Amino acid sequence: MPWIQLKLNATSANAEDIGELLMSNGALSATFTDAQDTPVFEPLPGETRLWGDTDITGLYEADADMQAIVEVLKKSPLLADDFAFKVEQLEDKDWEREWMDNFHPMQFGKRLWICPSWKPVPDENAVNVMLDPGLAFGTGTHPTTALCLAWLDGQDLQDKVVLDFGCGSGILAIAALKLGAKRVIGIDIDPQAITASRDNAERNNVSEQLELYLPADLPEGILADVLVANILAGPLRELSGSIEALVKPSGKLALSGILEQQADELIETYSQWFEMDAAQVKEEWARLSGQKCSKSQQ
Ligand SMILES: C[S@@+](CC[C@H](N)C(=O)[O-])C[C@H]1O[C@@H](n2cnc3c(N)ncnc32)[C@H](O)[C@@H]1O
Repeated sequence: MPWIQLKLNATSANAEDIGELLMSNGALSATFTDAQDTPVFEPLPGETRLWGDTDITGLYEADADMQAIVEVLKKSPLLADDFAFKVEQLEDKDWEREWMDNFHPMQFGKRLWICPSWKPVPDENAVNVMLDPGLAFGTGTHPTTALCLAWLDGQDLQDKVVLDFGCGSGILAIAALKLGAKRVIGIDIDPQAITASRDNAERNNVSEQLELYLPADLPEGILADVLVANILAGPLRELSGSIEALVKPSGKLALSGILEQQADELIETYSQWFEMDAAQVKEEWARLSGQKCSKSQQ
């Protein structure tokens, strides 16, 4: 079925109210997009943080009377009589299928492949992670995930305990298990990430070795041989003391979600406890890695 979309521009102050105005006047959905290019990094679960300059797109059924709808919108105090808008016919497509068709198997490092769970694997003998990200972050297409996957592929994880701090879809946790880890602990602040990680672990037959926790439920006394955290520079800085304490002496660490220009400051922070390597960069994102000093206190 084809659709009609109405596009208009707003500010962060009135975007949500205008979205509600569209919804109460026939729109089936209201979508907010950045009119400039100002990334909003990682809002908290349930939080809608908008850009200063926001485009709003209302989606309507094909037979909606757009002229009448625009006349009603003009009467709202939220919009000027001559507000700028664009009405477009939206091509009919199977949108879910389109996304699925564009997600292909991808190789990381030498052994590891991330494969959409609905497509055949290219190499049966490779280390294959079958993935359906659901509503959580982590398909392997983002540079930060790709940098962490390539790092994990280069580690000897045989029989190791791995901690995935900010597990999202579970992509890193499951890759670690498939690369030989005996136990992986995944932590995330978002309950949807816990669900997606559990579903993906079952899909890969590794759910018995994967423990998943919201941060408040993490048992005491966990010490990992390897910790990987793909969150953001802010939380990596604020949580550095907690992250450090979860790694065994001589244990390994990889951090991402860091913009290239934030790398030096984080290297300095983590150098208190770890021998840090040079940052590896992909597009604008950096991955840091290091090994904990053997004399660090537990
Ligand atoms: C960028 S995603 C990474 C997902 C996956 N590990 C990957 O590499 O693709 C970051 C994840 O960390 C979670 N997160 C953010 N801050 C966190 C915190 N303070 N503690 C635990 N998880 C956090 C988010 O909910 C999100 O699922």
